[in-house]
Amino acid sequence: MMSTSEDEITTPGDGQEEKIFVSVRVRPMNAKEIANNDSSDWDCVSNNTIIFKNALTERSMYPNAYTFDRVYGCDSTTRQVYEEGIKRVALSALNGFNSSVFAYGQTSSGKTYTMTGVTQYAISDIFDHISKQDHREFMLKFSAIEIYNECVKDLLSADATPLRLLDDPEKGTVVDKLTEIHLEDWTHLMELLAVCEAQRKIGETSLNEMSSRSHQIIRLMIESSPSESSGIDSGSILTATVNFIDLAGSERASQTLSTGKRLKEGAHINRSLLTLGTVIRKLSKEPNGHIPYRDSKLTRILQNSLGGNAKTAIICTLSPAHTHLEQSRNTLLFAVCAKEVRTSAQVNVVMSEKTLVKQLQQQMARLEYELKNMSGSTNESEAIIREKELQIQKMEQEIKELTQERDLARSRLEEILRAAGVDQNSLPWSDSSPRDRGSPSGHLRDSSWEPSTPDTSDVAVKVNAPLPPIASVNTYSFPKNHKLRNANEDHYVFDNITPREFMNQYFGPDSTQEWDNTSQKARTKTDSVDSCIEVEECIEKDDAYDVINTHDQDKNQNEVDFGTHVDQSPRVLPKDASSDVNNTHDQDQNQNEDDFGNLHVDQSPQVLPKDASSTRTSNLTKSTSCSAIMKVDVSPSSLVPEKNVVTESKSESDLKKLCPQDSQRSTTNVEEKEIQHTDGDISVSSPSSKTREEVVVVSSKPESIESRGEAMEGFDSKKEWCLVFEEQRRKIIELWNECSIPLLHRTYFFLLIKGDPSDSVYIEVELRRLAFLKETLDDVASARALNLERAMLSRKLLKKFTSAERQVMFAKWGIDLESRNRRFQLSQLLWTKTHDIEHIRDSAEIVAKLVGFIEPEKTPKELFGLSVAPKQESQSLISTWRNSLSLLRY
Ligand SMILES: Nc1ncnc2c1ncn2[C@@H]1O[C@H](COP(=O)(O)OP(=O)(O)OP(=O)(O)O)[C@@H](O)[C@H]1O
Repeated sequence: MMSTSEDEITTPGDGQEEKIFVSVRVRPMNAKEIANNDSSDWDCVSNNTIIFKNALTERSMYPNAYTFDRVYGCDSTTRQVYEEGIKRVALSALNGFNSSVFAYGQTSSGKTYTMTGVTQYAISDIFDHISKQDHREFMLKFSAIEIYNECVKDLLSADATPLRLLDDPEKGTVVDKLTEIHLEDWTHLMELLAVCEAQRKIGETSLNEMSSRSHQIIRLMIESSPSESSGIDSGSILTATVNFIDLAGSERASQTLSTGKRLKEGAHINRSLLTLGTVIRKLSKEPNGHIPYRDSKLTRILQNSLGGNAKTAIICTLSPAHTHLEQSRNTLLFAVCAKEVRTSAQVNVVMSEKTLVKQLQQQMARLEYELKNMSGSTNESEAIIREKELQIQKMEQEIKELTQERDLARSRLEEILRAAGVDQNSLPWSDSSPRDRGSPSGHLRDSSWEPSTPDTSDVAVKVNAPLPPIASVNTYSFPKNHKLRNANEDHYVFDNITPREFMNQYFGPDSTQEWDNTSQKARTKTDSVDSCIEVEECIEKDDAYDVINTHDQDKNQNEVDFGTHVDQSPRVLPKDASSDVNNTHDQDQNQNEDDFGNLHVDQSPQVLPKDASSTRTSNLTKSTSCSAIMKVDVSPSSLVPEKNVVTESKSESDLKKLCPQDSQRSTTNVEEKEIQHTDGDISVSSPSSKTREEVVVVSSKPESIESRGEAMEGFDSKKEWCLVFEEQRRKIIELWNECSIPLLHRTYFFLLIKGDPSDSVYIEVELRRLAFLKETLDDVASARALNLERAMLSRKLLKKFTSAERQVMFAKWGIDLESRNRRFQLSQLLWTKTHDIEHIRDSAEIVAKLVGFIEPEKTPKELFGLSVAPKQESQSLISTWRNSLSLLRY
């Protein structure tokens, strides 16, 4: 037995197409042919060419020369045939390629003779190869079938029952229940081959005494896997089969002189071989066309070997005798076609159980690792959730604290407003607040303010609802850092601001608390201190002071002259109604009663008609309990050196300057007044025909010594309070200038706040308001508004003062009498010398006269909302709040 080298079993590329290896072997002349003097027709002129020797004597349509992969003459040996081509194909099964070796030829041409030798050589070499492999383990399974009369029979089984052919999607056609025997060794192989030989149908024909009457297929399945000694844990398993196929003779029945049983056998044999020939021919010519594999059991079983996943070799055997020339030519034609057939063998790799187990173990380990990681991430997620829950708990606690803080602020504000006599139901958080009474859109129809949401997140401010929208547009300077949206023309909404914030923002830091304290303090001192301050300004256009007596006209005039910077217009009494001030006041009050029954105090100054202006008395009413009489001289004569000033000692004069009330009070006896004193009401005497116009302020009640004493509480002496008052007023005057506060506001405030101890709350509020405005004011807009106001006042100078009076003023204020725009120059000087109190006083008096600062009962502090008189119960919080907001208009 020859040894097998590695090169010999090395198989070219996986999956590459290759042609069937076709060889031709010519057996020697047998004794019978020699005896019959039969001639030999074929000569192998080379290793791969065979020629018809008698071509000159026998013309034929067949070729006379044939070329194949190998040709073997009559003196060739089976080993030679095996070694020179067949071996490579057969042993490719060791590398995982399916392989097949055929023997095709007429009966008695030497098929069995050749295949027996080739099979043994191949298996012998397989054994030899396996014995040399240390790194792989092999397993050989032997099986054998025969196809006799189109029946598949198991040659290793005594059961002659035909086997079924099954179509396996992976393996192709398989023989069902085929016996497979693990091939142990050479001896075992010989025994099995012997069994097969014994089982195979043979019969005697005229040509072959031991003629094979069936197709025999000996199949060896080779499975290899890495050996344990190789150290390869996850090597693949290679599995392949090698088929050794000894076909029945392809002769014609006539040649075998078959009859009966042999004729029938020949018919089936020819049918199978005819199909085989057709398949080979089609594969050689139209490999992608229909291949009739299923036309015979033989071609079904050999489907892969013929045109699929296999390496195939065909040995065509010939009898050299001239007698079998035709069959020899047919065999050669078959061989010619076969050599054109291509197969595409692939390595058959299967997963070994060990490898599969290892891979499953690795997969399991990976899954366990991932599961562990998932568990880790779950723990991390749980930690995040716990952290979020803690944050939520903290936020809930903060909300709870803020809610308590809000409720506390509410209760304090309610207390303030309750003390001020304000309807508590108007509060936004009140259950019976107007908003909650079902107004169509959730907004008050005629209230001055309301929150746009039930809670404290928004504060809506409706400005001066009873007045034309023009009065509310751009009249407030809101902090720039607040989002302000104009819900409609007269409805402004602050986002994200609570009432407490609102108080703090617009009345100073912690104003809620301090204001509360201040109000409480003032309330305890005076019994009637308002916690809310109302300020109404009264800027009129020139003509508006004279004849305008309708609200709409006021609106129109304001639009013309002051655009959006002018606030409410004063209510101007009709000429014929001016004499009854009290009636007018009552009428206004009635007109201002809102839809909810809340009465708005008329905040508009009442301007006397032109024909009444001759009296020219500006009466300021201070409804506080402290000041009994306050006089303001606004006549031009007051601007000139005082003639009728009461002579006082210097010390007294100084003190009076510090304490204007006392000074004014002291003058009440100097100036003649007719004052009708009615209990709780105010009446103003008609002015006397004096050159000096006087303002007489009459308290509604006699001054209470106790209240004054309480009002002075906190100050060591009246003088100390006066010093404080002067200092605060000075600061206010400076801030007015810095903030471009309208001159009318300055005038009213200056003339109203004279230093009564109960005024401290208003002074404090004004200081806070101005401090806030200083930080948030739109300087450009405010300055523009102030310039417009000065222009308006300059025009009024022409009508309100005589030429002589103007000349005196120009001279006093250092304006060249020959210069142009003297009135304008004067208006530009008003309220400019903040450190000159005389200048300030003169400015206030001029402005007061220019704007018709009259109606002492209505005009003063009530106009500003500064009245410290007990509030009427009917006055709504809305009105109070609105008036408080009016402080922000500049
Ligand atoms: N190359 C050869 N050298 C010597 N003898 C041979 C050779 N080939 C065949 N023979 C002999 O020829 C005879 C017929 O051979 P074989 O049985 O192998 O033919 P066969 O093709 O198998 O016929 P069948 O198809 O009828 O089975 C046998 O006795 C065999 O020993």
